Amino acid sequence: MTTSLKQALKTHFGFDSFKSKLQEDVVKAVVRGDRDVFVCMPTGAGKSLCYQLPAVLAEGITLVISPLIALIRDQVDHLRDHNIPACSINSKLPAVERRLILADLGSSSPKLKLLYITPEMVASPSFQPCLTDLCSRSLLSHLAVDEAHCVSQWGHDFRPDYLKLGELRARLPGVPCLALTATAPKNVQEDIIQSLKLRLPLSFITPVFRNNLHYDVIFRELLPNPYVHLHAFIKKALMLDSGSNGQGCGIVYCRTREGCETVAYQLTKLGILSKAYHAGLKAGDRTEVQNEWMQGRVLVIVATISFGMGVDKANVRFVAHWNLAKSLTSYYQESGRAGRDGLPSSCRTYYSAKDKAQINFFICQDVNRRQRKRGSAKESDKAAITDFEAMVSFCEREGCRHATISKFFGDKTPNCAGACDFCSNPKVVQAQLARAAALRTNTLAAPSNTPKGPFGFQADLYEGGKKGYGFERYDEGGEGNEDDGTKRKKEFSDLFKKQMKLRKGSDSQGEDFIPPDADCPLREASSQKIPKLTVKAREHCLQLLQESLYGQQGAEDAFNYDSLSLAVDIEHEVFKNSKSSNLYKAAVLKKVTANFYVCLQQQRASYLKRKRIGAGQRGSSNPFITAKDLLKSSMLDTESNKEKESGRFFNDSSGDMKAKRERLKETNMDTSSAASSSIKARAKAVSASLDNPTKGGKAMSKKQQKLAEAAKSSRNISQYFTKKQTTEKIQEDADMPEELDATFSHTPSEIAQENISREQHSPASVEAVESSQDVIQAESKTAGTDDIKEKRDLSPPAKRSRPTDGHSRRVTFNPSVQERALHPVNVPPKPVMLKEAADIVVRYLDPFYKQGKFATKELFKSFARYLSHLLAEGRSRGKSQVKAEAKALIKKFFSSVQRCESEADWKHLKRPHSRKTTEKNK
Ligand SMILES: Nc1ncnc2c1ncn2[C@@H]1O[C@H](COP(=O)(O)OP(=O)(O)OP(=O)(O)O)[C@@H](O)[C@H]1O
Ligand SMILES: [Zn+2]
Repeated sequence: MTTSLKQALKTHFGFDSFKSKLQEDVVKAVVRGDRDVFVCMPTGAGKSLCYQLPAVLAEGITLVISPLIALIRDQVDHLRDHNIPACSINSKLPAVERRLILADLGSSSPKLKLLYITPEMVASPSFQPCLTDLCSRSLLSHLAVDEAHCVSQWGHDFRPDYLKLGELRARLPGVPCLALTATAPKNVQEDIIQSLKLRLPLSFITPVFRNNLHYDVIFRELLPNPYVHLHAFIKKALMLDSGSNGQGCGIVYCRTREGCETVAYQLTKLGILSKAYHAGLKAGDRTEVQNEWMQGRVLVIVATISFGMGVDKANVRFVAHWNLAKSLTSYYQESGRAGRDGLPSSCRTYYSAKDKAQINFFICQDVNRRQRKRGSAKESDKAAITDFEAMVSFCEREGCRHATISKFFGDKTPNCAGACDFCSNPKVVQAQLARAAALRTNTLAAPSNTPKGPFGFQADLYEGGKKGYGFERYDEGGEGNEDDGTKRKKEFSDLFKKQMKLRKGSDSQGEDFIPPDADCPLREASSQKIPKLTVKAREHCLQLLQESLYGQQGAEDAFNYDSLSLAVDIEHEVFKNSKSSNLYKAAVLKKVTANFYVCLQQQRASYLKRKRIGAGQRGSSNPFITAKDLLKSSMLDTESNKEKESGRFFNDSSGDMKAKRERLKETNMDTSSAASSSIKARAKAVSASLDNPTKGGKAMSKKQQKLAEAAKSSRNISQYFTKKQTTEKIQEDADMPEELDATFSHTPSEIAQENISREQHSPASVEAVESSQDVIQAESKTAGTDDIKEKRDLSPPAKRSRPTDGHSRRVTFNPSVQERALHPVNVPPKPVMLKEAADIVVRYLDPFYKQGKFATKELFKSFARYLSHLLAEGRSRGKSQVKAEAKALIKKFFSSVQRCESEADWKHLKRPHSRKTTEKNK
């Protein structure tokens, strides 16, 4: 049998041998066909072949149930490539094809070998006659259920239609059934066997323990420089110091796109060529990055979990998780991509308590949302939480990491023999835990309120209880009809009443502090450092902060992990530095206002950019109306007006530059006051909501109205900025160094003209702007935490005194006032952000690209991205300094490199000392 199977394997699939002994054993069992079979093997182990080869060899048809049409399509294509007759009946199938398939199935000897079908289709009435007919003629050779964990409510991908497969299986008593799943916890395995009604199945389960994988956990918050730590780990894992070739490659998993970009950048800066991979990249770029990694041209891929499905690379020497995985199941699968060749490999998690709080918060939120949608709680809701708890436990508990994993998956305790940090040196692990505990104690003022469970989880956390911190809470008071807003309003109504009582002094001082919920994302949430400041009030402030940050981050990233984590940081900083509840609220208000100011600025800038490249407006799914949205709609309203205005301005051939500048400044007065009134309106609204949270809903709509008004009065904002940019451009070009002047030798009026029409008239420039957009697209979505931190430190413009005389509101130009409005006195130069840096870099680099100094456009973009990061890194440098540095860096680069051929060319390029650079370029 073995020889004929191997021959068939070679003939039909082109493989010389089975992928593993287990694969071979499964195939043999399925071919025998006397028992049901249960297969639990890791992703990429070659499960599909376990039913595909027997299907080819059997008489009749193998019915394969698969959950997704996309997966089915891949499988069918793959089989057809090997000339194996396979097809699928699904809702998307054209009627003609469907008829052809049904005709073949109805014939006396169908040609088809594998029929793929979704669980929904197999249960549909239209398919029943066909199924009955095949059964009655004994034409079904096997029933294969792929991704069988979808049948289990404990699995994350639970699909109710999978439950119906049990009935199907019962209807086909003589047909052997095969259920396949990737590594699944014990309870999921049991669920599968039971729900699919498998009869005394032969189980083929890959042992969970893999002795070539070394697991360890590092507490990121204890590290002085986590990137340097990661870098050292990678160097060791890839044996980069030993100079050996063919050292393999690695994966760093990050939770967010921003994280990927930042880590990839930091690693590259430290000397290890790394590239980011995430859904924010264009499909082509993603494929390119994946190919480069597969071919070993890029050693490290820094990816979100979207990377790895179907990636089968043997020599992955390490998998590092920069953020905590969302479950132990996922972690096992993701880390399991290391060492497929059986050689020693490392799996490391960089654990952080902040990650834990955030993921926990989001999982609970998600569960909450699902329950509210469906109106009831389900066992399956707990799966995500318990699986995440297991992940946390893996990191926080003393003990063998391999044993923790094996136990979770229901395997026996393995003989680790030093293949994890605990088994190789328990003292180090214990010391780390002790340091982490000490850090926590230092930050928690009230130890009595800290979670009491062994891993920071309280045992009854998800069980409900009097305070309803668990599942019951989500079902409280028929919340099926109550939306988040209503609930929040109710909470704040209670809070408001309590605050009023406190103010009147009617509330006793000794009132119990209400501890934070389990999913409370606040830092030092249990601290009662500020008298009378409640957790709920802090949460409300946190939400306002997040909302204000949202405006800066763009719709796609709305309320993502990073905006929350930033908001948490800001809130905590304010909390730490405030002495009273009122001071705390005032400080939050200030930050919120500052954020909205930045948001307005960004909006103006990005509006101009979109306008320049002629891109359309992007829709926003934000449920809150922010200054951004209002500004956007206001801009749309006034677009034609503005165009007319700007057209008049730039086409005014009779006007000289001086007159233009004066008009520009005049406009600036209008717009800057409009901007500040918009900010004030927002601030007022926020203030109202802080003082009177009960009226959250009303306050919000008033807030919106006010913002709308403010935004309407800022009609000229974009105009002002268009014009301002023109003068900036003139100045920029005036101080261009000689070597770059040649490529930017335009007269000021040409530049002014070019500024509005360059894209329409100059394809080369379009490319430059597009490239800048690309750099920004990759960066802005991903604009790292640092970037946003810089933004949030910006203060709103100083209040300007207004003339009391209402008639003189339209101020005639006064140079000194104007100067102040543009550059507030005593304010250091505005730090340059990533987007601005990218603009500068692309602009200066574009001429070199056009001169063919880059082998590919990708290299040009990649270099621009690298430089932008490098330049945006510093905190205190202004735009002109960054420009000077950009020029110096580009000059330095091309002084040693004739033509950029590879990314290694700029590996050693570092930012020159800032002062030196400025002096050199003077
Ligand atoms: N005997 C074999 N020899 C070499 N390659 C094989 C063999 N069997 C399967 N493969 C290849 O291994 C890869 C993974 O196979 P497959 O997609 O079936 O894995 P899987 O276990 O089903 O993974 P998943 O859990 O993602 O569905 C495929 O590229 C497949 O062609
Ligand atoms: Zn161990």
